[in-house]
Order: sequence, then structure tokens, then C-alpha cells
Amino acid sequence: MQDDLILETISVTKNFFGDKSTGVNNITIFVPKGKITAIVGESGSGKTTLLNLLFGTLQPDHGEVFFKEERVLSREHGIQHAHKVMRMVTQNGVDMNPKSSVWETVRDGMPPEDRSHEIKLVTEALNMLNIYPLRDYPFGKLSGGEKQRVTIAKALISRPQVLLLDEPFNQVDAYYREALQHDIRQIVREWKTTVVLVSHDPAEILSMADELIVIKEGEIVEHGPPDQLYHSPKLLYTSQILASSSMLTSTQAKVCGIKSKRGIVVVYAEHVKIAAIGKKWLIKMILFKGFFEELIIDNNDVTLRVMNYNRGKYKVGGKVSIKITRYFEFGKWEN
Ligand SMILES: Nc1ncnc2c1ncn2[C@@H]1O[C@H](COP(=O)(O)OP(=O)(O)OP(=O)(O)O)[C@@H](O)[C@H]1O
Repeated sequence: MQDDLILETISVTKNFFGDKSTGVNNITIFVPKGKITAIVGESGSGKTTLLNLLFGTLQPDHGEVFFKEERVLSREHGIQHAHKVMRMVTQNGVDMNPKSSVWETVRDGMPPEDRSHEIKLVTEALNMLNIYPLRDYPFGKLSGGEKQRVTIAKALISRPQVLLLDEPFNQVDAYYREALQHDIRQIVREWKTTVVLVSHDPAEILSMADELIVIKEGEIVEHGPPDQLYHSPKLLYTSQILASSSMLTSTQAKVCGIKSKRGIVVVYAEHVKIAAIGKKWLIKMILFKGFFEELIIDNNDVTLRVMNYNRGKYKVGGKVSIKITRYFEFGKWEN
């Protein structure tokens, strides 16, 4: 394995009950050391299965998993070095004792040799995740978002070499979500931790990940840096996962002034510019998105999403004209 890689799967397959439409098939991935790799894909595409194979909670039917040079078997075959230096944070923290306090829960994540530094290390971890004031609360009494933060603190206190995160922020409210994303990035930079992240949130994936792996029906269909996949998706599937967009048939594209030979045209909301108040496009809906808004506009044949930073300028029922600055074409059957 190359020095800059830490985890690798070679042609790994894991199906459930012998059914090839479940789990993952023939997956080869390379996880770079000290970076954030995000696994993205629609629900049921095999993301969690892949994470479990990396973590050793599942044994592949075929193929191999490597941590550095070490071939890793699942945990049921015995705990290996790789298992000791990896931590996984799942969506619900089900393996926590509901009666343990937040302090005890996080402390239990510490390796025995660090126990003499308990006060310093637990305080540091609780502060990092903004949960110090909750230190005496029982885990079971916390909200979903608080539980997620405690689970992450418990995973981080051992300074793992690899942190596997399965939808780690889905219950954290917007304010803490951003703070947490920032903190995780900081930890990756300072501690050189490797993170493998599963997420449904395009904003999260694009802002956090250094590398993306796109998975569909248990297979890898595309991979690369987020900006490359976002700006030049090879597949319709990837464009739909990463961006707020409108998908048009070639007939609908023609209405927008786009001649398409391939069959399907995808227009990102950010590539539709409102040129002027006009007649053709009716504003059907305005979705508040914080510092910007998304307009849903319609001209009877086509509905488009438009990103608008001029908040408050347009009203539902008003009419505008538009300019499409960029679009992507896909063949009908490629996905
Ligand atoms: N333990 C299991 N037993 C049977 N089938 C399973 C098991 N785990 C996963 N599967 C099936 O394998 C496929 C992939 O599941 P997986 O949980 O890996 O998908 P996912 O991409 O993580 O989905 P989601 O985004 O909804 O969490 C699904 O069809 C799922 O039903």
C-alpha cells in the first residue's frame, strides 16, 4: 500500500442472505491518510455496509480489507491492531448505557493508559463538543443531537487514527452542525486523523470532504475530489446527489433554449440567473434558505429551481425572464 493511504478494500463483496441486490459488490477503494473521504449515494446503496466492512463489524464474502499493510478480518475473528485505532460513530448511539453520565460515557472511550489524565482529557473533549455543562446528565436523558455530540466526544478522546462517521450530524441543529463540522476539520488537520464520512447532506459533503466516493446499488460509480464531481459530474446520479437542480427532457431543454442531443439536461439552481422582470416564467414558490432563497419558477412546460441571493426582491406570482449560464447533458440510459 502507498504511504499516503491508510485503508483499502480490494474487490470487496458483502451480500445479505445471498441476495446480490443487497450490501455491496466488488468494491475497491483507497482511503488517503489524514483526509476526509465521504461516501455518498441514495438510501440503500450500501454506504453503511461499506463502513461496517472497514470497521470490521462485517466480514466480506469475497475480497480483502487492508489497514496500512495489515490484512484486516472482521472483529469476530479477534481484535487486531487496526480495530484498536479505529472508532465508528453511528447514527443513534445505541451501544451507550443510558444510565451513565455524559462524563462517564466519554471517559469510557479513553484507553487505559490515559486514565491518569482523565480530568484534563475528558474536560477537553466535552468542551470541544460543547457538552461540558451536560457532564452530570444521564446519557439516556439527552436529546438526539446531544447524544450525537457525546458519541463523537467518546470516539475522539482516544485520538483514533481513523474515525468512521455514519450520518454523524443528522440530529444536530444547524448552529452546532456547522461548529461541529468545523471542529472535525480542525481535528483532522491538527491530529492528522483520517475520517470516512457517510452523509446525505450535499452542503456537508461538499464543504467537508477532500475525496468523494459515489455509490449506487452497491457499486462505486464515480469518485474524485468534490469540486470535480460537482462541476463536471460524469453521471446524472452524481449531479442529483450533489446539487439542487432541475432535470429536463430534451423537449423541455429546447423551451429553455438548449439543444440537447443526449436526452437529459440537468441545470443547477446556481446556473439559472434572473435576467429581468419579464413575462415568461411565473414564480410559483420561494423557499427560504437563510442567506439566500430558492425560487421555483414555471413556464407551463418546464419547472426550474433558481438560486437567488437578492432576498426579498421577488414575490410569489411575479414573472421573470432568465438566462441559463451552464448545464450538463446525460444520455438517457446511462444511469
Ligand atoms: N443486516 C442486513 N440484513 C439484510 N439486508 C441488509 C442488512 N444491512 C443492509 N442490508 C441491505 O443492503 C442494502 C444496503 O444497505 P445499507 O444500510 O448499507 O445502505 P445505506 O446506503 O447505508 O442506506 P441509508 O442511507 O438508508 O442508511 C439495502 O438493500 C439493505 O436493505
